[in-house]
Amino acid sequence: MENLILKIEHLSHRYSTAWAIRDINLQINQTGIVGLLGSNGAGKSTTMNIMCGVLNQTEGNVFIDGIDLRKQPEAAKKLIGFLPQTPPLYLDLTVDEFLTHCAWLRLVEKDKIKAALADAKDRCGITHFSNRLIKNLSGGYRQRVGIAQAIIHRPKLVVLDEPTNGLDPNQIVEVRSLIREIARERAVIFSSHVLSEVQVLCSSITMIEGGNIVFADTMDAFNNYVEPHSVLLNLHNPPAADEISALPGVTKVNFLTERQVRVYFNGDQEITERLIEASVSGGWQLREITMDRSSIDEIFAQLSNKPFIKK
Ligand SMILES: Nc1ncnc2c1ncn2[C@@H]1O[C@H](COP(=O)(O)OP(=O)(O)OP(=O)(O)O)[C@@H](O)[C@H]1O
Repeated sequence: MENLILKIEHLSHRYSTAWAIRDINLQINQTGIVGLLGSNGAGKSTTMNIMCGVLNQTEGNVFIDGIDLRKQPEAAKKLIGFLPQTPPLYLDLTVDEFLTHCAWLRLVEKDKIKAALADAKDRCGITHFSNRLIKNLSGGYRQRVGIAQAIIHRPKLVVLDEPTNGLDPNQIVEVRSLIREIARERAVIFSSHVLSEVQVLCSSITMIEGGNIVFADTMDAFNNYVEPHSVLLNLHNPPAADEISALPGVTKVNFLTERQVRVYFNGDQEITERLIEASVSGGWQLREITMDRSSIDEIFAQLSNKPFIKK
């Protein structure tokens, strides 16, 4: 039995001649946070705009809770809340005026608008700014208003396009916890070009590159997939490179400075224990040991050559 809030089949889109996205297939469960990760121009916004009914696809199908978005757009869109990359805020309206307008647009019944506003503002922590003009809010609070308009009609699926872009570190932490909160009872998809952002928030991850999905699986599977293959050691009394190379599993040893050495290994998960033991018995005086994480560019390059999509 399928329990999907979103199903995308063979989705392709071209703005002019070149394809922006090509044959995207995606399935999303009713709850949880899914990260859509991709570098600039990868196709994230195009995919999100189509799944929210803002852009008509060239080819393929989108189903929201089993409803075909193209055939029954009104019914399908009732189930979606969307925060586009540039939040559609009217700066000269107060928060209440703007959210009331959004509730009307979202076909919230007249006698339920007041409660819908109160609930969305409460969830987004903006009740105390109800009567403030949006242009007088900070970037972080504007983003919260953007998220409030996306949940005003209590949708089952909330789509957030780069919601933390342009925010300062404190605001990012606040918006992240807001996303976690709204994902408790619904599905949230959010896009980012920052890997750590997706890693810290999401239960599953879809990576898109050059208009194609190159990875789609759980966050745990992703973390296993990008398992580090080198460690950085800081040794007060380093041995000769040969002594480290002789350890089982070590494939290469590279001294960066007199005391800092990068050790490459062949996927052996016990390498840290082995290095620590060798350091103790050989008197290397280990000061620090850090696993190297692959950069997002390396992961993209790796995945683009060898797509990993869970069937
Ligand atoms: N309105 C448009 N007309 C023509 N080409 C477009 C249009 N919008 C996007 N594109 C192109 O489609 C491709 C995918 O763009 P898209 O905005 O979906 O990527 P993205 O992953 O969201 O990137 P970013 O993070 O920079 O927004 C890019 O090559 C982009 O230049």
